[in-house]
Amino acid sequence: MTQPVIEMAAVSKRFGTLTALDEVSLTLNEGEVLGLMGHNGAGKSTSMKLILGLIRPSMGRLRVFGHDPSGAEANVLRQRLGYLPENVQFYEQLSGVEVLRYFARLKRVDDLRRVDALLERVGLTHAMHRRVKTYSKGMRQRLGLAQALLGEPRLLLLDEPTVGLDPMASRDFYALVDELRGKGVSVVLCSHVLPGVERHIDRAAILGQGRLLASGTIDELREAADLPLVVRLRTSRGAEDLERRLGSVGVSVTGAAGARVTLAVPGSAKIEVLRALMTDGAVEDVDLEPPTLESLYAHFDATLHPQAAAPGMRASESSSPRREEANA
Ligand SMILES: Nc1ncnc2c1ncn2[C@@H]1O[C@H](COP(=O)(O)OP(=O)(O)OP(=O)(O)O)[C@@H](O)[C@H]1O
Repeated sequence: MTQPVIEMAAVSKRFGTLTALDEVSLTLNEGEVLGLMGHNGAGKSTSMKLILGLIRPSMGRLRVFGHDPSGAEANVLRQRLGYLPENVQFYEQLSGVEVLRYFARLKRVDDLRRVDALLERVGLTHAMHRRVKTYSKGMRQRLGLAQALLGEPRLLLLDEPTVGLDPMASRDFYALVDELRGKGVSVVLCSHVLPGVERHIDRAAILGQGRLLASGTIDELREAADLPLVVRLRTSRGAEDLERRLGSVGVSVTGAAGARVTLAVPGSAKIEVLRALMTDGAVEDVDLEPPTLESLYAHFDATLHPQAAAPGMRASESSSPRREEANA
């Protein structure tokens, strides 16, 4: 087993009396992509800053590539890291290529041809000589991404990376993440929750009020949350009739409009319900949707405020959120 890229063991960070992170344990291995999710103030940026060595833990043990990120090795370590901050800011009077050359010198990237290649990689070649003040939000975000990729980092920390990107640019961004992962680069993607992100991450960690509410692969989170599957039907059978037939295995109707009916089906009853639907001559079409990352996030986040949980998103009585290491 190779050494983890990030090891956080019971890391806490306090700012005065405020506990921004509370005994968080996480591990990230080479070539893995971790989605770090959480509400505003959950502790995502604090985690990033700790990993970057910009701040130190108040308690716990943190290692990045086996070293203390704010210790004696900090400068060497930073050469291996790429960081896209949440609100990326540049010198407005400089052109895109000048900005990137400036950051390249700071990062001691000698081969300035890399700058042109990176601008091309993020689709900014056409605007590289224009001043940054003329750039749109999405163009600034692309420039920020190019800056993060300078020096071919082995660990990328990306804070809200797709904010400001249009759908095509977001797609290109995720293609880039997939490509980097394929090359063994580790990535932390920090977000509130990004639609479509689940296909591109190996694991998710959900923070809430500084605590790790849940972590694991999407399948592990689904198992822990035990949320119902959404089954959409086209059927001539009425919703009430369906509920009467399937209610005994915990199925409920959550929506009905004409021939279209939506069911919430407990995971444990999935096969039994599908069998019943397949042999039901009145059913013309079936779509099955396992819990999405968004619904898993909402589930675990709701455990912070159980009384405010939305119906169907409530913490299941049989399972409590897991607080464990991400690679458990
Ligand atoms: N330097 C600081 N001094 C005091 N409090 C801080 C400092 N940095 C962060 N905090 C507090 O720590 C908590 C976690 O902040 P953090 O920036 O990590 O949240 P976040 O999850 O990144 O939120 P967002 O999604 O809004 O960016 C917040 O309550 C924040 O106010």
